Amino acid sequence: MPTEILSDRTTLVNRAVELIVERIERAIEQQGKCTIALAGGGTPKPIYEQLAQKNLAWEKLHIFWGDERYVPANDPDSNQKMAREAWLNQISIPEANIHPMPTTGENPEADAKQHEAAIRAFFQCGEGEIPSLDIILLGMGDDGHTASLFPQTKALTVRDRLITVGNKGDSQRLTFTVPFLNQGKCVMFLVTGANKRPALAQIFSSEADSQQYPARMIQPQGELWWLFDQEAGAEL
Ligand SMILES: O=C(O)[C@H](O)[C@@H](O)[C@H](O)[C@H](O)COP(=O)(O)O
Repeated sequence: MPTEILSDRTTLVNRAVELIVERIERAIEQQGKCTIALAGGGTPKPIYEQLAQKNLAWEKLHIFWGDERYVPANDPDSNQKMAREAWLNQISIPEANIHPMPTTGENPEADAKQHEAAIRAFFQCGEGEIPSLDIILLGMGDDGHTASLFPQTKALTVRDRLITVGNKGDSQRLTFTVPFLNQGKCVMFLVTGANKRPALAQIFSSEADSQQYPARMIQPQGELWWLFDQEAGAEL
């Protein structure tokens, strides 16, 4: 499990961009396309801004989101809005390559099922199979959550779906499930800030309750990267 503590956020951003570009180019070379799931929150935004400066075969890249707040796409809280403004609006990527989570209905459960069906159709993957994205970017909250898999929530127990409803208090979200995340070929955590240290200590301890620290549940078959800045990773 490659783990790197980078001196500061800028160095982390540059390292993350280097690793992501490498894997996008490799996937396109080997399979003619690359599939990536984006994280929300604040940490990835400068990474997306840097990716927008790269000159890659964007028409061969397919964009998904590992989670999404259940708000309209033009809402300030929308992960889709953040990624479009920081990256996707700046590059020539076909709209058909962008696969946002549906959040415009009144029924998150129904939208979760609809998005799962769309993902299964994209990957030509039947019920009972779990598709593998090439790259999955994840953040981690100071409570140890990742994507929208929050501590002690029902979403952590969902094993027979790709997409489920996550709850942060009374705000609803859509999220990849643990089994779907763990099918990723390259899962990359991007964690910055001293406020993440207590949760990281639990996540990297030999024993802690994964229900309380959901990021512990992410143990993919493929690559698992943890990139920290010095503030977050100092005590690891
Ligand atoms: O929708 C979201 O908010 C994210 O998917 C969430 O899981 C995020 O990655 C963590 O909360 C870390 O957020 P920061 O990067 O802002 O610390």
